[in-house]
Amino acid sequence: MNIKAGIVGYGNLGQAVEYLIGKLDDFELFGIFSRRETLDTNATVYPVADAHKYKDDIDVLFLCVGSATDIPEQAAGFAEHFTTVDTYDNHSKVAEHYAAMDQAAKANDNVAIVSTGWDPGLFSMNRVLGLSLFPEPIQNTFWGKGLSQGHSDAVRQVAGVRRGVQYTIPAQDAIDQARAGNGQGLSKTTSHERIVYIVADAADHDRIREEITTMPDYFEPYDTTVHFVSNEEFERDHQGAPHGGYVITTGDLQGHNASVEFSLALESNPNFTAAAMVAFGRAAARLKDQGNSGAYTVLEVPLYLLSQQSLQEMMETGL
Ligand SMILES: NC(=O)C1=CN([C@@H]2O[C@H](COP(=O)(O)OP(=O)(O)OC[C@H]3O[C@@H](n4cnc5c(N)ncnc54)[C@H](OP(=O)(O)O)[C@@H]3O)[C@@H](O)[C@H]2O)C=CC1
Ligand SMILES: N[C@@H](C[C@H]1CC(C(=O)O)=NO1)C(=O)O
Repeated sequence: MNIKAGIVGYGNLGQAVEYLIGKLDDFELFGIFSRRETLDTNATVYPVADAHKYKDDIDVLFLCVGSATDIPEQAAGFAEHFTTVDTYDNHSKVAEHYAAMDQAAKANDNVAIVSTGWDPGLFSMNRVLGLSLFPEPIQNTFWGKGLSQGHSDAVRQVAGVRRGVQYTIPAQDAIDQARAGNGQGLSKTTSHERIVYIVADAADHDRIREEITTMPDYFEPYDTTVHFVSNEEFERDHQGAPHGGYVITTGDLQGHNASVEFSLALESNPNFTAAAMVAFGRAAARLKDQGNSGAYTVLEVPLYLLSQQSLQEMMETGL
C-alpha cells in the first residue's frame, strides 16, 4: 500500500513527521498545510485554509498542531474531509475530542485515530495491559526528566509569551517506591514538578506567571516554577527536546510478586511522537481501506495494523 500523506502544522512534530515519511517506503508526502506562507522545507506548502481542496489527493492527514487550542478548534473540520491522525494530549478532554471526531468522521466515511503518541498513546496501551494482569494491581506513571511538548505548547498560547518551554521532573524516590511495589497512594501531581522557561516583556511577568501556574488540566495541580529569561539565554540553554518516562505496574499472583515496566528514553520527544503517529497513520489507512469509519483511540486499533509486515508474515516468522 502506498499511503499519500499530508501534514498540517509545521512545528516540532510536523517536521519530524515529514522526516519519517521521507524514510518510509510505504508513504509519500503530498504536501504541508500551514498558516505561514513560507517554510524551511523542500516539500510543497499549501495554505491550511485550502486543505479541503485536496481531499481526493490524500489518504491520511497528520494533524501536527497544538493540543491546547489548535486541535479543539480545527481537528473535526479536517475529519470532515480526510482520514486523520492526531496527538491530542489534554487527558481530561479526550472523551470530548473523541466524540467530536467520531461525529465528523462517521458522517463523511473517514477514520480518525485520536490521541496517538506516547502519553496518551503507547503509555495508554501499556497502562491497560498492566492493569489487565492482576486482581489488585498497583500502577504509576512517571514522565521525565524532559521537555513536554503539550505543556510547552500550552504556555506559548498565553498572551505575551514570545518563547516558552516546560520541563517535567519526576521524584526519584517515588519511582523507587513504585518499583518496590509501594506505589499505592503516590499521586502524579506530588510525584512531579514542572519548570517553565519563558521569554516575555517584564511588564507581563506577573500576569503570565499567574496564568501558567493556575492553568487547568496542565499546571494547576502541580508544583510549578516559572523562570523568565532573555532571548539569548533561551537560545543558548533551551534547544532540543529530550524526554521519557515509565509505566510501572506491580501485583501479587498467588503470593508471588510481579513487576511490569514499560519505559521510554527519548533523545527527541517530537521524533518519537512522530514515529508513533506515523505507525498509527499506517493503521488509519488500512482501517479506511477495510471500509471502516469513525474515531478510534489507540486502544481500539488492532496492533498488527501498525506494522509494515502483514499478519501472515508475522505468524510465519513465529510472532
Ligand atoms: N500524545 C503525545 O504523546 C504527544 C503529543 N504532542 C502534542 O503535539 C502538539 C504539537 O507539538 P509541537 O509540534 O511541539 O508544537 P509546535 O508549537 O512546534 O507546533 C504547533 C503549531 O504551531 C505552529 N508553529 C510552529 N512554529 C511556528 C512559528 N515559528 N511561527 C508560527 N507558528 C508556528 C505550527 O503551525 P503552522 O505551520 O500553521 O504555523 C504548528 O502546527 C503538542 O501541542 C502536544 O499536545 C507532542 C508530543 C507527545
Ligand atoms: N503529551 C506529552 C507526552 C508526555 C510528557 C508528559 C509530561 O511531561 O507531563 N506527559 O505526557 C508531550 O506533549 O510531550
